[in-house]
Amino acid sequence: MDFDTIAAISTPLGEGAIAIVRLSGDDAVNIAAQIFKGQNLTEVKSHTIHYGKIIDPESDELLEEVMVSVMRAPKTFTRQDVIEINCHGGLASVNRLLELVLHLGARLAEPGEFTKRAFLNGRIDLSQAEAVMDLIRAKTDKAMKVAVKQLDGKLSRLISQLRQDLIETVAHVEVNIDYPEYDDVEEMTEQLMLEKTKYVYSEIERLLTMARQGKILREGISTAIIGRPNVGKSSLMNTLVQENKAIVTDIPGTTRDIIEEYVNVRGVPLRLVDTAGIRETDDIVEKIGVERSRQVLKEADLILLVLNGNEALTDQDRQLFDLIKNMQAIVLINKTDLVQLIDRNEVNLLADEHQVVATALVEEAGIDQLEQAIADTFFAGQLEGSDLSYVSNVRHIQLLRQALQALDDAIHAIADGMPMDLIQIDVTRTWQLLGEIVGDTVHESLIDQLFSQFCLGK
Ligand SMILES: Nc1nc2c(c(=O)[nH]1)N(C=O)[C@@H](CNc1ccc(C(=O)N[C@@H](CCC(=O)O)C(=O)O)cc1)CN2
Ligand SMILES: Nc1nc2c(ncn2[C@@H]2O[C@H](COP(=O)(O)OP(=O)(O)OP(=O)(O)O)[C@@H](O)[C@H]2O)c(=O)[nH]1
Ligand SMILES: [Mg+2]
Repeated sequence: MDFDTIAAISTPLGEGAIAIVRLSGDDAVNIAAQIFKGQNLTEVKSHTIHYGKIIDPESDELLEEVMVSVMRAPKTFTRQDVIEINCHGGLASVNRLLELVLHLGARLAEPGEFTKRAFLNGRIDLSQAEAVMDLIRAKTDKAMKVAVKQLDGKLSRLISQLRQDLIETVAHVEVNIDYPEYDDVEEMTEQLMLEKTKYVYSEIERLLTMARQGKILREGISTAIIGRPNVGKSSLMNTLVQENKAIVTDIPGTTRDIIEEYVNVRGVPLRLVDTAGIRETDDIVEKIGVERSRQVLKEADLILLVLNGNEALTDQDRQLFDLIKNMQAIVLINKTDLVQLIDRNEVNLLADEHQVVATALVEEAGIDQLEQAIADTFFAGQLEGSDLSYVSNVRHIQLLRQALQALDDAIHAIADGMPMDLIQIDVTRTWQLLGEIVGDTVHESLIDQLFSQFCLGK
């Protein structure tokens, strides 16, 4: 494959004390050498870093004081020659430096292009490249761990093994078809086919079961805070997040838009969503907010239903209990610092199997119990010790589902006594679908699309 030399700023723009301009390609070292005053970079040992100055070769102007890393192919991030210029972080000087290397023949890298080269040059497969992106975006500890394992190739190895199993079976069948004169050959091949397809089927099923947990690790447990206006939903959000992210006032209907925050409650990653108080309303803006709240409610993994202990239960409250009937939910009786007018017995009755926790959010009272309830409600600790080779990527999950379907077709076809070459088609299709996960049998446009979602400089 032919590659030009690409360059990009690989650190956040205008922040931080040091910024890195990264180059990759055959010309990387040459370009750097032309602007670097210090050792001759074309002659230094690979994987060394050098102190020096950056000089504009046309004007001889001194631009920067830098450290330059020289990494020669193939043992680099992209498997090509890589240069990293570490300079003082200022936006103006980093931009000037980038302009300079572009002027000398480098091309501005597209988003994700460094990682794409690592993929195209075979250093990592597609699922590992996607893990790089997951790692950049990881918002929770556990999400990070999943990504690191995937980057390390755990999923890749598993998928490769399954594909190997399938292809060997197909090869075996082909040999047998070529030598049909042996006795019992047909029956034996069928038997083998059935065993192998069933085995791969169960492995894929296992991966998919773990995928749900993977999604939770990656995105946090989607947790919706719901309740009538003014009961303290935004106060709850702020208390759990420990920051004043949501606006809290004594005016009912304050929250009109959805506010999202990530928190970690006793090891359980939550994606908290504060919603507009649910009530019948004529205010248009509020109406939109209420509609969205209902939507959030539908998609949530966990509901925190907030009630106001200072008021008697209303029909609205009772309707909300209806909404959460078949969901994971915790009921909060808030404002316990005030006179209690709520009928606790009725709450307990309505709550049914859901836990009920009393809080006074203004005093941060009851938070411990709430956190405990969250930990109890959800597999607290369950995720901790479990295997982290999860599939958490939507694209992978879709492919695994399709693979499962193709295998299901194969298994049925065998049971129906269909001819082997027909069954092979399903098995080969499964092999292909699994190949798309690691990027072996994947269309170029998909590769482009995946990498374009990366950030610049990665
Ligand atoms: N300065 C800097 N820091 C960085 C990166 C980078 O590109 N530059 N990375 C970029 O994302 C990450 C590190 N990832 C990397 C992955 C592989 C190789 C690499 O050179 N692999 C070679 C050689 C391995 C070896 O020496 O054993 C290889 O796999 O062949 C480098 C960085 C995070 N930190
Ligand atoms: N006394 C008392 N007041 C509270 C408590 N929790 C919240 N409040 C007050 O109740 C009012 C409403 O709180 P919010 O958190 O804005 O309520 P909300 O449910 O988000 O309201 P909307 O966004 O309007 O639906 C504010 O004045 C809070 O300070 C509590 O435990 N005790
Ligand atoms: Mg609010």
